[in-house]
Amino acid sequence: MAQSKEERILNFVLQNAVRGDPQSVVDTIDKYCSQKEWAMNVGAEKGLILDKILEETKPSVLLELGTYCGYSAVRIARLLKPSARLLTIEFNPDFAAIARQMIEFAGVQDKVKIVEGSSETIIPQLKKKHEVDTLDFVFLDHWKDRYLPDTILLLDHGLLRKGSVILADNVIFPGAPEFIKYIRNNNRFECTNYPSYVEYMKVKDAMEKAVFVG
Ligand SMILES: O=C(NC/C=C/[C@H]1OC[C@H](O)[C@@H]1O)c1cc([N+](=O)[O-])cc(O)c1O
Ligand SMILES: [Mg+2]
Repeated sequence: MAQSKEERILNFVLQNAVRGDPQSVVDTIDKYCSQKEWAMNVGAEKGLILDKILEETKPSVLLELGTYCGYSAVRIARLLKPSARLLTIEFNPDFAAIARQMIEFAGVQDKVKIVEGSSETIIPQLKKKHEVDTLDFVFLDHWKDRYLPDTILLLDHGLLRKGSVILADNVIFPGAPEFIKYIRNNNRFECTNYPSYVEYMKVKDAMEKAVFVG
């Protein structure tokens, strides 16, 4: 069977990155995807914005929607304190399998749990099935038309507390207009826009940070 692009990315990492070194895994994926095959990782430029917001927030309980190959899960986990935990939800079983291997190679498997399935199904289970009380940090990077319904699910299930940070990728390209309209007009969130570029491209993009005021 022909290899998928995601398998090629994983194999390039297994052959070129340093096992147990998350920074080398992140750098190796960026090298492959900027020089050989484009892929929808958050990338190095938007990754630096993600890093900065994580360092400011110092979260203990994190949720990511849209694991893909595990690039941002590794990038996030490399900055977390030892007791912090990242739950990452991935709908596509093939991507989840790739991400699991990527996360284990990077050596961050103790901090990251991949939950396979749809965010719509899993978010309502977080408290009872995944021992979550509230979330300190949420990274939205999955289907763009799911950003808004899933944010509402987080609210409805009491998963946000005063100060919870939601960071959304791609609010310019591909764009998440309904999410942006809602979150900027909801006085329970304080929003900040971070202009940047689509990963590995010269196309404008941005990330949006929304802090829940409780
Ligand atoms: O569709 C995008 N992301 C959707 C991701 C979907 C993921 O979540 C569910 C699906 O199984 C996949 O793993 C996207 C697209 C572009 N793009 O330039 O087209 C750039 C990005 O950063 C993106 O996150
Ligand atoms: Mg993205």
